[in-house]
Amino acid sequence: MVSLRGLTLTAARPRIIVPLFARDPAALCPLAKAASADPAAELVELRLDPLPADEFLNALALVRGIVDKPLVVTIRTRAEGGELALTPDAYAAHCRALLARGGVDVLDIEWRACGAFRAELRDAAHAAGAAALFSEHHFDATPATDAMADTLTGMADAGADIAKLAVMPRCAADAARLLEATARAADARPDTPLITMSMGPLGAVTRFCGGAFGSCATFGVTSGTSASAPGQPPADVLKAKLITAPL
Ligand SMILES: O=C1C[C@@](O)(C(=O)O)C[C@@H](O)[C@@H]1O
Repeated sequence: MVSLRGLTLTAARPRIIVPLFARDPAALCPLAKAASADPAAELVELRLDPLPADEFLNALALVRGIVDKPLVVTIRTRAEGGELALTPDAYAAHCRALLARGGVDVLDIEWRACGAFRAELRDAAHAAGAAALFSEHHFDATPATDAMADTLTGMADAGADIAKLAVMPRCAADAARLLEATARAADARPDTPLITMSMGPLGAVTRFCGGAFGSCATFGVTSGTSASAPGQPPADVLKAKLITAPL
């Protein structure tokens, strides 16, 4: 079971993660305070890629100084829909430096993009007391259902503590397929917490009902913070309307 500062990840009780997404380091402080103060925000994600790379360590220290909630630290590369183009070497170097700085509860590791560094980064996360979250993003389409289920089980088999998949639907059936792939992977690898979402307006429903299909967390925005991906609802609306299984 994955437990983060005493908070367990289980689909029976999906957790709400609020992302901090700012292009200016000065803007992070009010965002971190807003997420910290919002009772609907159970975990916080620090998205570093919109910031200048030489601010990453300062940003982590600043946010960690404000936020007591479990902190997910993410560098989303441009290849996976983020803001920063990085070689695998540079990506791994930033991740190592952040772990060495301390205060990371969960490190988001782009498991395909970081290629050869995957196992090393997972081990470095563990050595730093952090969970290794493997992630994959498709911002232009929803892969085949089998491929999505295989991605999630593949992450589990590759040693992920948490497996995350975000995809973009082109029709409502694509959102339904993401849920089906999640349910299949959750059945096949019940010991690995999954986090999945279909993005944009068509996928927003999956952010509310993913728990019923095996997703352990969902992303939403706190008043005053901005969305880090299309379709994220307000965290308080998520909290009020989250659907879990059994009903
Ligand atoms: O991977 C994810 C999921 C996400 O893309 C979403 O759609 O909510 C938002 C990102 O900030 C996070 O790193």
